[in-house]
Amino acid sequence: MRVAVAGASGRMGRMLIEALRASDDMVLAGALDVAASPAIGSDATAFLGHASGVAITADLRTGLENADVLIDFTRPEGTLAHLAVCSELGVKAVIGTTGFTDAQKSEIAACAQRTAVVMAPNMSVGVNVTFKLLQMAAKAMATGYDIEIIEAHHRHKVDAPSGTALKMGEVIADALGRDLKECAVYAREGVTGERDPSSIGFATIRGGDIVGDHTVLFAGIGERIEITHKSSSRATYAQGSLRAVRFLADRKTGMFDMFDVLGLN
Ligand SMILES: NC(=O)C1=CN([C@@H]2O[C@H](COP(=O)(O)OP(=O)(O)OC[C@H]3O[C@@H](n4cnc5c(N)ncnc54)[C@H](OP(=O)(O)O)[C@@H]3O)[C@@H](O)[C@H]2O)C=CC1
Ligand SMILES: O=C(O)C1=N[C@H](C(=O)O)C[C@H](O)C1
Repeated sequence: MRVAVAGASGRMGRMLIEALRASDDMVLAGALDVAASPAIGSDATAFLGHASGVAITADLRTGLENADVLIDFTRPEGTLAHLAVCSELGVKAVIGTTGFTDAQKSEIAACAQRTAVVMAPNMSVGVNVTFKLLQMAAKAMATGYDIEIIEAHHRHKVDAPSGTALKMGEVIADALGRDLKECAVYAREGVTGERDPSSIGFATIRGGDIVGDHTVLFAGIGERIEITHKSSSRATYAQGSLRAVRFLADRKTGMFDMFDVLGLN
């Protein structure tokens, strides 16, 4: 399959380009970045020490003209602009970007009526299996356990809590029949009063080069369970994204996630 990468000079963009080069069923067919990026005009695989013949461009149509699928790990406003052109050209999309508002998610769902989209806040197999473990744990510990989600990421991350932490909160809230919007507590400071037992708390750590750690704490009286996932390399997100591209091969329209890709539904 012919794949374009948006955010080509970003942390995930480079990881994806490297993974595409190593794959035997996909080729890099386009590379996009913001107009102000110093990478514009350079060869997309120059950082790997060889030339692919694919130049990084800010022109969406040029970047997408030879592609079957776009993989996009950028920023919400960039993803929406890219997806609008994808849906017009019939290019499918794998979206890893996080930090979307509800209105932006609705825009993406509307585009998915015209082209096929896989979107997930975390493409790793391990995190998606962790979501399933959390569903089970939440149901088994529905009362008597306080639920707190703790995530840690590198100093460059711009959104908080992480998309993965929010999804963990949604998975748990759904399993408990709660609405995350009503029970999430994102910050505590000063005299907060006692903990509301129905709340789901979030704590965010940012520092150094942490790739991505997530822990869900179920704290009861006399015991506590911690379910933790730690990423030690972004390669796992890139490999998951390539699995999503393969999943899209015979889909024309529709909105999918990594549960669909991995058969976890
Ligand atoms: N779903 C998953 O499995 C994962 C998701 N992510 C998410 O992917 C996203 C990117 O992460 P990461 O690679 O670390 O970030 P980086 O900042 O390293 O890369 C982002 C890339 O997108 C470009 N960019 C920035 N703003 C725009 C825009 N408005 N339009 C188009 N392109 C833009 C950046 O260009 P420039 O640098 O020139 O600004 C850069 O090339 C984040 O939302 C992150 O949370 C990350 C890892 C895994
Ligand atoms: O920005 C990152 O780095 C990551 N973002 C995703 C998120 O917000 O959950 C996935 C992963 O944790 C790395």
